[in-house]
Amino acid sequence: AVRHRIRFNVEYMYREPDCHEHVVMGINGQFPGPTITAEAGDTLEILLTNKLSTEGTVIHWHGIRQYGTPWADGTAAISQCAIAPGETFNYTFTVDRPGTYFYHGHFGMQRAAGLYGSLIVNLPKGKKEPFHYDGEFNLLLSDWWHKSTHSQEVGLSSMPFRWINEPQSLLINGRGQYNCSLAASLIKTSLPQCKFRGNEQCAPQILHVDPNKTYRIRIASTTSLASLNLAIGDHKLVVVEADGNYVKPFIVDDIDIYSGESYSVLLTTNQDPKKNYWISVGVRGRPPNTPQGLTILNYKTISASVFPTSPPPITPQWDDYNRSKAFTYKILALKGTEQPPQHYDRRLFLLNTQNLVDGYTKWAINNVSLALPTTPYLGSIRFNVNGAFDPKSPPDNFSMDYDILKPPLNPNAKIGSGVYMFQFNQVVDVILQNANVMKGKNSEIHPWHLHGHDFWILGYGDGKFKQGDDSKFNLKNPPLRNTAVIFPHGWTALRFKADNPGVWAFHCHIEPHLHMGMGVIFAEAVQNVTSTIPRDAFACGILKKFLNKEHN
Ligand SMILES: O=C1O[C@H]([C@@H](O)CO)C(O)=C1O
Repeated sequence: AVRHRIRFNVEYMYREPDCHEHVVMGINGQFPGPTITAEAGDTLEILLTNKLSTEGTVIHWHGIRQYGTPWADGTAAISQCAIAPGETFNYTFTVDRPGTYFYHGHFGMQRAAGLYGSLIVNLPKGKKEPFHYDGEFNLLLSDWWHKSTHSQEVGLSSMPFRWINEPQSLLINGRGQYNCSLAASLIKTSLPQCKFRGNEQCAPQILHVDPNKTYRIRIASTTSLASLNLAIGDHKLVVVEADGNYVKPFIVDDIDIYSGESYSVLLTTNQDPKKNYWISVGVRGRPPNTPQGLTILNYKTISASVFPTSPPPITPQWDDYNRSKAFTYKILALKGTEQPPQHYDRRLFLLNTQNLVDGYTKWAINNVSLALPTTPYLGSIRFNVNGAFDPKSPPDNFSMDYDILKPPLNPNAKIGSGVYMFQFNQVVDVILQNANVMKGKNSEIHPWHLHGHDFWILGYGDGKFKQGDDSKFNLKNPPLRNTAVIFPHGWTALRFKADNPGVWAFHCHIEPHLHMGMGVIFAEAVQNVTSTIPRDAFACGILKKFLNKEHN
């Protein structure tokens, strides 16, 4: 095992991610941030310096469970204080499991501003994956707005509410095209044909392949809003990994990927080697108003500048949810994956609703919209100081006569900062229940992400979860993941073991939704957090005085 010492300078910089100049958040002059590559068992020591002049920052290592290092999870007001301008924070943690991961900002809307990058954990040398491949590529997907995230954030917090609307572009490894299309001559568009020399910041990153080989393509989505579908023209994909866990391989024409998810797919280059092929990314789950993100799969037998002769794959209809479900339900654990406990100790029913709080538009869970406190939970719970957050636990369930198919009869919710507390090794079930939004007959997709854990996805269903639905749970080969989607007007059932002392966020990975309160806080056996907590992580809010006093 190796210790990697990495310096990260977080800064704003001018870039043209989609050929249109904008301020983006980058790291060490790069956007997306540098790709971190390590081997399972390695330790990462990331010295993060905040080079922003007027904002705090933190970075979350998405999919890394942080066993024994809950203060390194990188969630502002939860696992640490935001790092002040000019200051440096040391994130030290081990990457214990191979897989496709990423990192991103977790303060305000900094992820949507471009603060993200890839984190690839390989198997230790000498160990073999349960599938074969000759080479690999990495695609980090995101969505991009021309309105600044500050402006977006103020709109979301204003009365009247201003929604962020759909993104201007989709980015593949931080590159998209807003003013032109790579496929202009092949599709219905008013955009001109893109003409690149190749060194432009918005020129697509082309995947160069040899014929008759198998490639592993790692795909992760750090979108702020968009649910995506990715396809590679004329090629099949074999799904083998999801969120750092092996899955039972299955063949598809395209994959759906929600914000917070990652996959590995195998691609065999068995098509005509005298052609190049489109790699396309499109929006699903919301009425799309964003052109497809595109790049090219280049067979090295011909020039990379030869465009494919047929149009890019058509993204499946945005509201064909049966198709989305069919894909999602195919994801099952590979044999040998740890199986879930057969029984649970505590079961939470979490109703997801769009709400009003004093006239402001919010999202609430069991009628509580999450507002983060000024003192990070991990610090206030570990050091036992009162008054940092609502001492009352939020509700474990919701009224069973709530009609999830209709807009709420009373849309008013409360703001809250309460915590669900779990004992060490308790088996926790969460039934996420989706519901209708405030206006019209509609319900939206929400990808829920859990920090500090993977969970087993035991089942999905349409409508309201009923007693007896748990008799159909898959306890044999449910997929282990860190992100699970709830479909419109449906439910999703998860199980995890509270075996990781710390405080963990569990939230909708859609950035504006989290900002509007769509999350809950889980605290697990925090008294068992024994090893030395870096004090500088908690010197804010009411702990500032407390930690100083103890020091003197
Ligand atoms: O949170 C949201 O608000 C808008 C809409 O419901 C109100 O403008 C939308 O599409 C969301 O996802």
